[in-house]
Formats: sequence, structure tokens, C-alpha cells
Amino acid sequence: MKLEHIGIAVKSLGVSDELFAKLLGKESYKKETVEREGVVTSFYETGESKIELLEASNPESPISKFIDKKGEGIHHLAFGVENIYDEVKRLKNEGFQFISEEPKEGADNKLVVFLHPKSTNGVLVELCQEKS
Ligand SMILES: CC[C@@H](C(=O)O)C(=O)SCCNC(=O)CCNC(=O)[C@H](O)C(C)(C)COP(=O)(O)OP(=O)(O)OC[C@H]1O[C@@H](n2cnc3c(N)ncnc32)[C@H](O)[C@@H]1OP(=O)(O)O
Ligand SMILES: [Co+2]
Repeated sequence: MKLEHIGIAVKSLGVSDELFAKLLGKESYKKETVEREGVVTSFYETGESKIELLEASNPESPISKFIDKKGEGIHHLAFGVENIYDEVKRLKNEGFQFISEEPKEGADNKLVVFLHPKSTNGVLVELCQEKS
């Protein structure tokens, strides 16, 4: 597994894109809305991994709930895997809980699935696989 991206919950991509472009010295390479997840994303290349800024696209978004509860900040870690179906099986056998076991379309041309933070030391973990 490799650290594919760090998801950061932000109130406004307009404000945070300006901040991260200054911080990283580069512009976001992709903005993408994933309505099913209730997010608008903005991606930055940072060497081997990426930063994914996440703004809620609707009031029911998990990002809205997260920010209401915890404020802006690191939201999840995403690990890149070769075969997401094999990894779900392996981790289920290891006793990890999934929010939903069925990988779905994510952003940045990926299939994604999430483990419940309760079974990962309070860290929301995403697995993602490049869609062929
Ligand atoms: C763009 C697509 C994709 C990509 O391609 O990269 C993405 O990254 S989409 C990112 C947004 N989508 C998701 O986060 C989907 C997975 N998340 C969920 O299903 C929910 O957010 C959740 C994790 C199940 C929590 O939802 P819910 O139970 O309704 O909220 P609560 O506030 O009641 O949380 C319960 C419990 O979990 C803790 N929690 C919530 N979010 C996080 C988090 N990001 N990191 C760590 N812990 C989290 C929350 O604090 C509660 O704990 P307790 O207070 O101890 O009960
Ligand atoms: Co993500």
C-alpha cells in the first residue's frame, strides 16, 4: 500500500485553494465534483502522494458534518492498492470494519472504499485503486 492522498476538509475551496497554492508553490491540477459523496475536490501533487481538498457540495455532505463537529482539518488518509476487492477481503478477515464493502467511483479516476474510523484508531481510512 502507498499513501495515495491526504483528504483535508475545508469550508471554501476558493479560500483554501489560494492558501495551498501559496503553501505548495503550485496550482491544483484537478477540480472534480463527486455528487454521490457530496464533495467538490481539488487535488495537488506532492511528490509520491497528493493533497485532496474537500468542500461539501450539499448540506448533507459528510464534510459538512465533519466540519460542524471538528472544524476544518485532516479528514482521511487514502492508500493506493493494486486490487481493492482483494484488500477488502484481506482486511475483513483481519477484523476491520468497512462503512460499505462495495468499492464505488471516487475522484481522480479511482475506485474507493472506506473503513470505519472506529476500527482504525479513529482515523478515517480510504482505499483507492486506479480504474483501468
Ligand atoms: C471524492 C471521493 C473520495 C476520493 O475519491 O478520494 C473521497 O475522499 S470522498 C470523502 C467524503 N466521503 C466520506 O468521508 C465517506 C466515508 N465517511 C462516512 O461514511 C462518514 O463520514 C462516517 C465516517 C461514517 C461518519 O459519519 P457519521 O457516523 O454520520 O458521523 P458522526 O459524526 O456521527 O461520526 C461517527 C463517529 O466517527 C467519527 N468520525 C466521523 N468522521 C471522521 C473522520 N473523518 N475521521 C475520524 N473520525 C471521524 C466521529 O467523530 C464519531 O466518533 P465519536 O464522536 O467518537 O462517536
Ligand atoms: Co479521498
